[in-house]
Amino acid sequence: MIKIGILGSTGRVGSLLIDDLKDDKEAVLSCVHVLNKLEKILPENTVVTNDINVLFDESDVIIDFSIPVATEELLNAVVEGGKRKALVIATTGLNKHQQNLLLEASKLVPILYATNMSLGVAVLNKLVSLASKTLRDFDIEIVEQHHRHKVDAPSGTALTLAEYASNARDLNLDEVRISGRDGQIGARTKDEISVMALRGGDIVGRHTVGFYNDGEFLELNHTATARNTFSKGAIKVAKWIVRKDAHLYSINDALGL
Ligand SMILES: NC(=O)C1=CN([C@@H]2O[C@H](COP(=O)(O)OP(=O)(O)OC[C@H]3O[C@@H](n4cnc5c(N)ncnc54)[C@H](OP(=O)(O)O)[C@@H]3O)[C@@H](O)[C@H]2O)C=CC1
Ligand SMILES: O=C(O)C1=N[C@H](C(=O)O)C[C@H](O)C1
Repeated sequence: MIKIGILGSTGRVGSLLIDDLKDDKEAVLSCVHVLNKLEKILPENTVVTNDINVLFDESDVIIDFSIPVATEELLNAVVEGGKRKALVIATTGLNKHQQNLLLEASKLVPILYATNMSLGVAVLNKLVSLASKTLRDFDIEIVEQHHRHKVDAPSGTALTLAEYASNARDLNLDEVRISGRDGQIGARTKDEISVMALRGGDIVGRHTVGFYNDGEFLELNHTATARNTFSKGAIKVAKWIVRKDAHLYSINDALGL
């Protein structure tokens, strides 16, 4: 049985990972990292810890749905602490330093980083790449919608979609991304790619990438209707990455896309 540890086990997605692993035939929940208090009843023998080192020692692979500072601690345990276990990282909102740390750690252990663990979004990324290239004169506008509790904006998924779009057009996303419009801002420029965030209610996650031209437009939309789409996706890729060599893998690698 593959021993899975969770960072962020008390969170919205982390607690679903605990539920999903209960009936799994190939993997078992071995350890949960708990910062404050865990309300859930755990399977017998699950180790509960607030020490990241114990999380490593008790797991074959760690799934992370937490916050960027916690992800940073996880990655530092690899880079500075000598820990060597496979990682599935789903936490979004990583800063440049944390992204570089991710790259550094992936030279030492296998890491799968995905801003969205759903199959649908993995396919959407590819469709966006195709449409951005083919519809070269169309204006690209990305809108993401999430629940009122989400703390980072825009979503990691929306930023990844924008990267697929800008890469397909040989543009530097940092130079062309627009994150808001207000006032006398002038007409839209040709290459800009806007990424706008909407927050409210209990929306699990909705991403729309629009391609707008004179006379026609195309909108590609993905809607997650259940949060366990992400927990189930993460468990699937955890099983895939556990025996891989050190490298930074994408979800496309795991899904064979
Ligand atoms: N890639 C994907 O498919 C998806 C990614 N996400 C991302 O996953 C992350 C978590 O989302 P969600 O579950 O909704 O968030 P929650 O806020 O519900 O959960 C965050 C978890 O992180 C824990 N945590 C907070 N601070 C620390 C710390 N310093 N050290 C260790 N653990 C800590 C929290 O513990 P406590 O409860 O004690 O505060 C909690 O368990 C977000 O970045 C989100 O964007 C979400 C859905 C899908
Ligand atoms: O915080 C969330 O809820 C989600 N976060 C991820 C993101 O930032 O893209 C993925 C998903 O849309 C849900």
